[in-house]
Amino acid sequence: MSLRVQLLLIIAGKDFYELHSSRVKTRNTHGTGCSLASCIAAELAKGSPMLSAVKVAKRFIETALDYSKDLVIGNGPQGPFDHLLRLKNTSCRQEAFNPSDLFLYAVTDSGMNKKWGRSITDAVKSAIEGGATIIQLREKDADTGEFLEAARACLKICRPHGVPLLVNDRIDIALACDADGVHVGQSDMPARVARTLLGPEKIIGVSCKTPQHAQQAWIDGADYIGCGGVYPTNTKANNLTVGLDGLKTVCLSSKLPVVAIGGIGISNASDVMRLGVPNLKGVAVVSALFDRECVTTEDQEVTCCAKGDAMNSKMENEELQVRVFLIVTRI
Ligand SMILES: Cc1ncc(COP(=O)(O)OP(=O)(O)O)c(N)n1
Ligand SMILES: Cc1nc(C(=O)O)sc1CCOP(=O)(O)O
Repeated sequence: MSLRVQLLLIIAGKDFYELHSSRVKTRNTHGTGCSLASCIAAELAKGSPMLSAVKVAKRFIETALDYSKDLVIGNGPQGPFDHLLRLKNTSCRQEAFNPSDLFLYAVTDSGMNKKWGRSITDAVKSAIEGGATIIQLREKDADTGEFLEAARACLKICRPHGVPLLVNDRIDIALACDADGVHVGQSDMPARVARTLLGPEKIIGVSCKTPQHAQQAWIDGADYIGCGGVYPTNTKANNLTVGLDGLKTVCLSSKLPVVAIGGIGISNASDVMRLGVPNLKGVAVVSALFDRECVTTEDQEVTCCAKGDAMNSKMENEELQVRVFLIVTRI
């Protein structure tokens, strides 16, 4: 029987979250309570909202408990756990959401897949093979049943690769298939409500065009924001273009990691990433990936020089490979 540990979190007397995990079987639990409290306090001091702070602290304690479960220190019924594990062990468990996953964000489009005769699963498979680091299913024309079936099939592709799968707008679909999270816009289900419905661990992204939107997304418990349109796009009708300046303003005001979207492709992805703002973590693309004919050849090597101050560890390579643009066109 696996024992569950439950942590109840009530924020400001109204938001209620249950955070679960499996019990770590160990006698080495001395120090967990004060370490949990200290870690929450440290995260709050760094500017995290309460839910994020508790999630980080909880994961830290769990990881430390697991790391030190077999230590033999002292003779009493209870031993100390090792809260310095991060200094000793670099292979600590990752957070559920890793901002570097935003690096190459593929957003599907049912119309484009239909136009080019691709199934959504083939499109997702190829995007991942090509290097997409996160996938969003944005199926505006799909029926609910069809969408759910597609989401389940895509999850089976994404999970073995460790690529998170998010659902655009449809919290119900995300819940039904246990997707990794959702992306919501300003006129969709508010992120705060989405967080309540999805629980503390799922990934929530919010579309933001202004610093006010970004501030609200942070308050509401989002994990990242999508900011655009950076450039004009034909993919989304009547979309307001914020430009590189607008993107930079939103990034600078955002406490959350940002992915840029709108009119981004091989010719301008590097301009976007060269903005040099540390929390700009990647580019989200629709048509550059999915609205293309099968025209590329094996010997075409497309790379996008995206080295700059904003690069995260994945982007510290000499060049950011956007092979994904090619591979998808080869389906
Ligand atoms: C990563 C990312 N950023 C922004 C959007 C736009 O979402 P939304 O405002 O909900 O508009 P629609 O996608 O519903 O047209 C996005 N989907 N992804
Ligand atoms: C879905 C979406 N949201 C946007 C925003 O500005 O919030 S722009 C956009 C479409 C992006 O498509 P493409 O990569 O083909 O330009």
